[in-house]
Amino acid sequence: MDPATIFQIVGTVVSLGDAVIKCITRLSTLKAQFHDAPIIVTSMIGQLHMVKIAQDQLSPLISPNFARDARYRQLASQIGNALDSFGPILLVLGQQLDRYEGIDAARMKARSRLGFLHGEREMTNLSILLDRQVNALNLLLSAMQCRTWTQQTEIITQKESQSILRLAQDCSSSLVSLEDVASFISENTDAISTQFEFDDVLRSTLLYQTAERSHLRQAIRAKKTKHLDNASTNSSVQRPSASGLRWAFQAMRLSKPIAMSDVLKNQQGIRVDIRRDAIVETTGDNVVLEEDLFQESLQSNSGDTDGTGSGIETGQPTEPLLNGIESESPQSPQSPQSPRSPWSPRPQSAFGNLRKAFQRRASNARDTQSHQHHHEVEDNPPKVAKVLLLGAAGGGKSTLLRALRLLTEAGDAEYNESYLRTFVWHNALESARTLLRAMEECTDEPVMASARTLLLDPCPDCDRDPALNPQHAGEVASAILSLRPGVESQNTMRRKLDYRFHDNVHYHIENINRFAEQAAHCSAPTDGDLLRTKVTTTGIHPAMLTYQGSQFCVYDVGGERSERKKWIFAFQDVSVIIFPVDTISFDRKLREDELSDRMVEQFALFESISNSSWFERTGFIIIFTKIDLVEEYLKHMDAHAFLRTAHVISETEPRTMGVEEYLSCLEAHFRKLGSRTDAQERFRFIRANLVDVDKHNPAVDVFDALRSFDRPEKLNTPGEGLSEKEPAGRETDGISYISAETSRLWIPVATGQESEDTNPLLIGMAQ
Ligand SMILES: Nc1nc2c(ncn2[C@@H]2O[C@H](COP(=O)(O)OP(=O)(O)OP(=O)(O)O)[C@@H](O)[C@H]2O)c(=O)[nH]1
Ligand SMILES: [Mg+2]
Repeated sequence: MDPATIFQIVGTVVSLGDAVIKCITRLSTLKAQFHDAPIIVTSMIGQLHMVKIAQDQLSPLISPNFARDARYRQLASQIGNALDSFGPILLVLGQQLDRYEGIDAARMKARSRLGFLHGEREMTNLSILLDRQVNALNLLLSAMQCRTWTQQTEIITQKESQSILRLAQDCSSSLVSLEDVASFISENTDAISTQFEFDDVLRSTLLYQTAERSHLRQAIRAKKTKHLDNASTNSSVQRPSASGLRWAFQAMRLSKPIAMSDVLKNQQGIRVDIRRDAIVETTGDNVVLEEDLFQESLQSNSGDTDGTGSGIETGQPTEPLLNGIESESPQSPQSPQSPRSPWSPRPQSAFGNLRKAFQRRASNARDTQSHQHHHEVEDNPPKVAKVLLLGAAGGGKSTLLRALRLLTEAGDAEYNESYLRTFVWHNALESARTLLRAMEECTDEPVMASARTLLLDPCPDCDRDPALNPQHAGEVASAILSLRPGVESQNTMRRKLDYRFHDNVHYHIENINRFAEQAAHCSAPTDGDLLRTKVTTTGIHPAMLTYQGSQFCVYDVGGERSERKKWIFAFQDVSVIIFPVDTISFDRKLREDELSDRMVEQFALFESISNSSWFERTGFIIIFTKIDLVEEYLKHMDAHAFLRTAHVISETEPRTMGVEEYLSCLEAHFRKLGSRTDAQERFRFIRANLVDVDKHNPAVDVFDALRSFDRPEKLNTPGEGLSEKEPAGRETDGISYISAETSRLWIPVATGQESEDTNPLLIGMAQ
């Protein structure tokens, strides 16, 4: 987790201060004007007051020092981007209030005045959305006030808290996913984002529907422009497409779209986090960025009458701005009931000024960037393959990326030793805590009182780098070792609660003494320790890797259901998808849904992705992970019963199921799931133990498989590509291609060609 994320969350909330006060004042006026205003207006005033109080409490925390505190980093990873849609909701509320301002309540008849606000369904919807954000904010405040990390974790992991965060997060990711115009182009992709926990309340709001309409119009326009662009320049430069929402959001979040150039910068110590789309530099320069923008915003507040965003609308046909959209859009809602579209600009508002400040900056940055990029592309055409790591949570995406980094020596430069040690120590402690609770719940084994006290009672030393108090770390290690349950109890617990255990709980317990010694000697954890450490990913994280002269831009994403709506950001021009499959996941439940089987979820996800029209020309590497744990797992779990119930094998299949038979069945099933397209030829299967990289780093197999897809020079040649075969062992451009079992396929790195748009929905909209 990026150390500055908590700073950004707090920053986002505090930066909305002006807007909150304005909304409170305007709602109060509305309430006075319509004496019989419905309760919803009063409750919104209450909610906004709550936000104001939260802002006052959070303001002192806007300091980079806080961002460095491990406690806040952890909190940030748990709160995620729950509060992302706060800004957009306030923006729309402000615009909704604009609508009421022109109405003279005194002239209305008493009856119609009474009915007027009651009939405003949108206010109710906004209030529901606001309520979710306020609840998440409250949670954030309570967690921040905890004295220890353990207390904080307890608050956040409670069922009720998780549901509060999920609702807020869902609201954010659903709205923010509309930023990408392309997300409506494929019905299959839509399935990826909607079939998992899509929020119906949110979808029914005017806020969402208006965004959706504006989004579609932009999709058509962007496609047309792109087509013209391609015809005139025949260039493979990929421009970011845009929608009204996208720019509104970006302006409000003081952010910028992710681009390949950002990834390159990322290699030099700058991290790009798509959740907030902000550049965060470890040097703290991000503070300067936000402050600068704020200053600009304040200046424009006091004197800028330009109102045009300094020429942003001109010369950027593929990136229409909020202002441009409204003027171009004949279908914007202009009925008497809605004199202005919710997306029209409010030049006098704090948002308007922030937007202008951002747009000026973005415009300059874009001009320079596109200039540079143009030259780069002309002189040195990019040969970077875009690789996406997709899959359900816990499959091993981030572990694989770590292994790839180890092989390419990209390393872990962003974290220091102390952070890595804390990271491993906490994972080990969490493993032990789960074990201890499970022993109390399911077995007769006595749990030592001292272990209970040391592990479960709130303790500041457990929350920090163990090297700060090595003696305490030693005591905790002894307590954990005393917990080792007998074989019988292990089996009982495994059957009852397996999904709750860390995959590497045994490793953590066996090595806990060594971790304590590392603390005593202030030494860094080993690669093996780090590979066995679990950190749930949120957002999309790019990494540029070079292996034997080939360059790959690999995107790691969060695999939990609520994270998947963000994936769409990375779907364009993908060369290869790597899909890690957790092989020991059947009969274990999802963390986000205790009723769903993890393996079945992986089947559904793979079927949806491999048959999506986004990936018709994409290669797939399916990696069966945790091979080191399969044998032991199959001893306790009935693979045959699971495969039969999941219709992977028939009733007649023999009951004995060794590792080889099990993995072969899985492979056959994954091939079948992708059979709707001719993707078969583009499939590679790898079996991997991702954590024992000293013996053999599976990253070698992955890079070999990746390069078996690679041939950048076929980029713009229509009609060629996937079916093209090349004799084994041939050298092209100095790169020797490995021979693969299946036929060799060539995947374009960035397509300059696009087939005619045949999506009936888009054609309908265009007319
Ligand atoms: N023993 C063993 N553990 C593995 C292997 N692959 C992954 N793990 C462990 O599985 C856990 C989850 O792996 P991650 O890489 O975090 O999973 P992810 O797909 O990134 O999950 P999200 O970020 O939640 O989407 C980590 O604790 C890893 O150490 C493997 O091959 N062997
Ligand atoms: Mg991950």
